[in-house]
Amino acid sequence: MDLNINKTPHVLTDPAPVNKSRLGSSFPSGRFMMSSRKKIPKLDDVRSNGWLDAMISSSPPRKRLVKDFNIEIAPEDDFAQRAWMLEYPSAITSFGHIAAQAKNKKIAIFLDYDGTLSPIVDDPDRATISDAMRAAVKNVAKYFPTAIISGRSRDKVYELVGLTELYYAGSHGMDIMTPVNPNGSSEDLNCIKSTDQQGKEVNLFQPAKEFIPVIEEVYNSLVEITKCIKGAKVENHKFCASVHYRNVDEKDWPIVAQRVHDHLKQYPRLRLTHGRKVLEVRPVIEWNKGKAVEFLLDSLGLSKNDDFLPIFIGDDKTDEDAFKVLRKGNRGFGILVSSVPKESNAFYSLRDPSEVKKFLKTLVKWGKMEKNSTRF
Ligand SMILES: O=P(O)(O)OC[C@H]1O[C@H](O[C@H]2O[C@H](CO)[C@@H](O)[C@H](O)[C@H]2O)[C@H](O)[C@@H](O)[C@@H]1O
Repeated sequence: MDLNINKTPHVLTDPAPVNKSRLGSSFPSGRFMMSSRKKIPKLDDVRSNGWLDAMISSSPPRKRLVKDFNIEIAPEDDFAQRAWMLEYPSAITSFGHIAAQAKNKKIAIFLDYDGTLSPIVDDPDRATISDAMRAAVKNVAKYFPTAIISGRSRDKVYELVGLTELYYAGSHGMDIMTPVNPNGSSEDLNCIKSTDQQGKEVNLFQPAKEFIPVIEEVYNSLVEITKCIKGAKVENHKFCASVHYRNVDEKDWPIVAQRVHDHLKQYPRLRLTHGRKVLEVRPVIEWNKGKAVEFLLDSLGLSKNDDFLPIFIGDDKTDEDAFKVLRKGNRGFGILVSSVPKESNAFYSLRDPSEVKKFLKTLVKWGKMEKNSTRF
């Protein structure tokens, strides 16, 4: 993690999950008031279906920050941390093992954006990628096919990363741009021809095309129904929408949950998933980051033989779909970015984006060595 004392925005760790008993005493049912002092509907729905619990526990425990210096103090439960690290060893210290698995194979790299390439910050619009991280990703792409698969819209994540040598998938993989003529297949009804930012012909795979108008509609109404909740922010990612509650006072989280939940009842073809202090509104279609990895491997011609070792690096719940796909087929592996113990389908871990950068640099060194050694 980049710990720069004077730098804004501050890099954040997420608040501790709150247990049910605490929730119960802090938020007795039926006593939630808006700042306008209007009574809001009872919160039985979001409680009974576990939404609120999921919101509260959707982020790792808070680590104590030394105020003014933004320095993290390690959690007391060092033992749990060490035990967890045995199960999910560091991808840096285990690099030798990873290299052995990759011997005589070609690696393909899949990267999440927020929390992986860019540290988690308060304002999603200020989640930039550092020049050093951008350079590391650019170098990786010289040796290995590299794709970014983000929950953000494809345009937005391209604008943030700004590297033309990568493949981009936005909206949790519901918007994928691939070259027109790779070795792979792309004959799918959801594929259309388009042009990229450089005017090159490309394929666009958009399995949730028909949802664009409804997402626009629901985005507008979510903005409306959350506008009086201080700190709430809604983003439109074209094929999905995000409702952020990171900057909402914790006592108002149930209001966010209830309003979004009630509103979505009118949209049976939309569903809700949880991310890091964010509720993600998505089409009900069977598509996720795992499917996007499979699609990319296929359309880039990387899935036809066992010669490829796909590696996915991500920090969030939505990245678990990709970890699962790689684990299930025993094809490659996931690396979870987390500084606290979390259950995951990944094989390895990295603590934060600064370790991701270190790992990518190590990968480049190894790639260079491999390339040189195969020359002879
Ligand atoms: O799949 P990702 O690239 O990781 O995108 C997931 C969500 O990331 C962004 O939100 C998260 O990062 C923000 C900036 O650090 C943070 O403020 C927020 O609390 C996090 O949830 C993005 O804004 C969302 O739209 C993405 O869905």
